[in-house]
Amino acid sequence: MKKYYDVDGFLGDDPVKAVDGVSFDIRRGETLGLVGESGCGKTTLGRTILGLEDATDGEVTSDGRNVARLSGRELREWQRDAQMVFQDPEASLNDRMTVGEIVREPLEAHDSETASARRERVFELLDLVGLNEEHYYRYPHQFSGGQRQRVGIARALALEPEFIVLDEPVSALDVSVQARVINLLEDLQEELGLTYLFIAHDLSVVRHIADRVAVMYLGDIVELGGTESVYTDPAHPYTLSLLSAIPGSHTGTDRDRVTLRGTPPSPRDPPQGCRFATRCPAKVRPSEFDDLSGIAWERIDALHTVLRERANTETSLTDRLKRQLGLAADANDIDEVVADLFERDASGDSDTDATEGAGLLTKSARKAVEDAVQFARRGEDEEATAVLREAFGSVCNRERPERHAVGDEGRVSACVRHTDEYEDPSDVVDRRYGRDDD
Ligand SMILES: Nc1ncnc2c1ncn2[C@@H]1O[C@H](COP(=O)(O)OP(=O)(O)OP(=O)(O)O)[C@@H](O)[C@H]1O
Repeated sequence: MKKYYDVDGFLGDDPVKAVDGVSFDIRRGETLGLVGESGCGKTTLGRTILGLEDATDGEVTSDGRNVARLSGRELREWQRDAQMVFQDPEASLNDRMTVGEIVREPLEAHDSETASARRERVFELLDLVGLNEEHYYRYPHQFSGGQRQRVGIARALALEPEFIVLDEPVSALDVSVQARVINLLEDLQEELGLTYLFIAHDLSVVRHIADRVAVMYLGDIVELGGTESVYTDPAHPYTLSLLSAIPGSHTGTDRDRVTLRGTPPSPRDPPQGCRFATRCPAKVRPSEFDDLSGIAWERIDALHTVLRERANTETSLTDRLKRQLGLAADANDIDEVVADLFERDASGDSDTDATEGAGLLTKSARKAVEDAVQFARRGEDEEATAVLREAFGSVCNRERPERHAVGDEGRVSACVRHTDEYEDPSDVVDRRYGRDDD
């Protein structure tokens, strides 16, 4: 399934590829966690599943029916069956309505019950989520964040749904309140037989509640599998990086934190090949540069990141004008960067030979770096980036990786390193960041 925004962009820009070709299923009665950095497309995916957005391509099916093609009674049924709970209970509840009216509203839209039966139903729902009858006449602003989220949950439950997209349902709450709302969601799931898609950027919350977890990066699902197996033995380099940032997690304790360089690329212009290639700690290196040391690659990667970030930001009109006038003042510092990376000893360790940097690059690597730097000096960062990609790119920059079966229980991960031809991603990351085996 794909969901692009601004397809017929007013300015002729590329569309925003918020969700770009995902395929997975959600099993009845399970909680599927959906994790990934802000902006990777989680909310869009949730909304498109529910039919709140039209898919650009592909389809969402429920019990074998394409939900985009439903009409009449079947459509109404789907709209009852599938609900959403939003992240920010403050913004998602209408402050001019009483709690009673908020929870009753979906009933009025869908039910032919009498007014008093609806009132009874609202009392039941309030009770179900741990509120009581006297809350019926209050307004959302009179509640705490946790209580407001309970109201949001009661409203979502009003039509007795089977499936609920929970979009960061506890992210806006205090940690102590989070646990109580999570417990409530778990109890409700058991009592009512609900199926959840639980969206979160907080990986620890998901570990607690999800049966399976899908890891999303830039519009794509890169790894999907049973929660415990993904958390204890992540397969995809992006999952490895995300998990290494959780203090106290299994991976966090025996690996140094994997630093992801730079910011995620724009979904308007995602990298070719593997989406994660530009930041991947386990990217395949082209064999013609086998003789380059690990430290040389680190520094080439660092230069690449600097140029890419500059290419993404330095496009303001003033910058473009300056460049046309030959005043690319901002571009001068590239020589500083190159000197730091390749000419001086950038480690800051006074015991190391200060000339070490100069010998880092082989002749052909040096030539590519120099070509790139020439472009960068003129402020042509995109071209400079292209030179580095051309010279040091690999299969990761050319091919979008297929999903490979990893581990057990149907786990999949989309990384070229899961083929026999290459070393496993976690071995590469371990070597690069060091695992403390003692
Ligand atoms: N209506 C829209 N029009 C254009 N672009 C949009 C629209 N909605 C979302 N986007 C873009 O699509 C991409 C994915 O956004 P989305 O909100 O789905 O990500 P997310 O992972 O849920 O992020 P967050 O955790 O911050 O909510 C982002 O680049 C966002 O700017």
